[in-house]
Amino acid sequence: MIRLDHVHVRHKARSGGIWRRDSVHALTDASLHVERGEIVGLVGESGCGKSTLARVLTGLQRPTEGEVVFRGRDLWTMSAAERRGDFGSAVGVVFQDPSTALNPRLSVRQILRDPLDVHRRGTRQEREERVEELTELVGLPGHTLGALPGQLSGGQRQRVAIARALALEPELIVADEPTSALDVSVRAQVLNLLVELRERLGLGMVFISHDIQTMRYLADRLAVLYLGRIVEEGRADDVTRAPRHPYTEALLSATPSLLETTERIVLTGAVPSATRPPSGCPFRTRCWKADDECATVFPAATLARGEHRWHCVHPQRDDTPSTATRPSERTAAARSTT
Ligand SMILES: Nc1ncnc2c1ncn2[C@@H]1O[C@H](COP(=O)(O)OP(=O)(O)OP(=O)(O)O)[C@@H](O)[C@H]1O
Repeated sequence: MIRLDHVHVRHKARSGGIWRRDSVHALTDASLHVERGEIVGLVGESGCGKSTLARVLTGLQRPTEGEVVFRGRDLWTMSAAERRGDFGSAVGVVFQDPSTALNPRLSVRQILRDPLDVHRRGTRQEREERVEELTELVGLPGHTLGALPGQLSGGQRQRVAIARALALEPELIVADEPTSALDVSVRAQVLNLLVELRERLGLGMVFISHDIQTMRYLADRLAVLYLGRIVEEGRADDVTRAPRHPYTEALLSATPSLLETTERIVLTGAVPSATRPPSGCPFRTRCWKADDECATVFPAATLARGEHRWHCVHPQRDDTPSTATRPSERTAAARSTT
């Protein structure tokens, strides 16, 4: 349905100063596709380029290089009107914080009617009916239509944001950490709603999250990002049961799991600056397996079991179900832990 082909995004560094022409490598050579009816999870630490990838997928960010192919056409060769029209209505976005994403001065009814008005969908009567249909779809009680966002709970506000994203019957929803600003008690409800909508409406979805453990249950496929690079990608099951990239292994071991008892890998140091990413593999400065080879070139993809791919010269072996059990590696990992 939508495909990114070798997409790069470079920003001008915010603190570049007059003599500095540094650029931020927000996304490097990212290729990804999303099909109808599937959920793709994007995971990685803060600053790894997840939001940039989401902005590229939704047409909010033009790639510096590479293509965004939608229904067989490069998005950025379309006219601005086509991009806003056909593409704009085919892709819905749900942001992190519904309190800032919704206009506080508009009622829920006005918020939901706005995209229908802008895209001139149906008659006035049909738009009113669609607004009511949308509130039912996301489980909002009818009386909330007259309310302002500030009069609703956090969970209800996110339901409004989801209903707005669905207003134009999109094929793809991109949800950027849709539950991180919500109370723990309503997070599961909002996630369940999104999954249910995927099933009922056959939507493609891209979920962005820090939390690989949640994503393993929600997503069909996972892409793991590190410093602007997709370092591992594949079916969620393959990536989480048999991670091949050490970064994926570290992310998995950082959150508690009921299924596996893995030795915890605590990554030392911070993600390096995206202005000057390390040569070769960007993860090598924090990787317990790194050697000279890792500093020379970013490894080409290794492909296994159809869709599972990773970029690492010292991947986890396939016959180990979760984190490494080879004693030498555990010792090396232990040395790099705090
Ligand atoms: N407009 C911009 N100008 C300069 N640098 C930017 C801009 N937008 C993003 N960046 C930088 O690009 C890199 C990737 O940012 P991005 O927001 O995509 O990461 P992220 O994984 O979504 O992080 P978070 O989870 O904190 O939102 C970061 O180093 C960020 O500082």
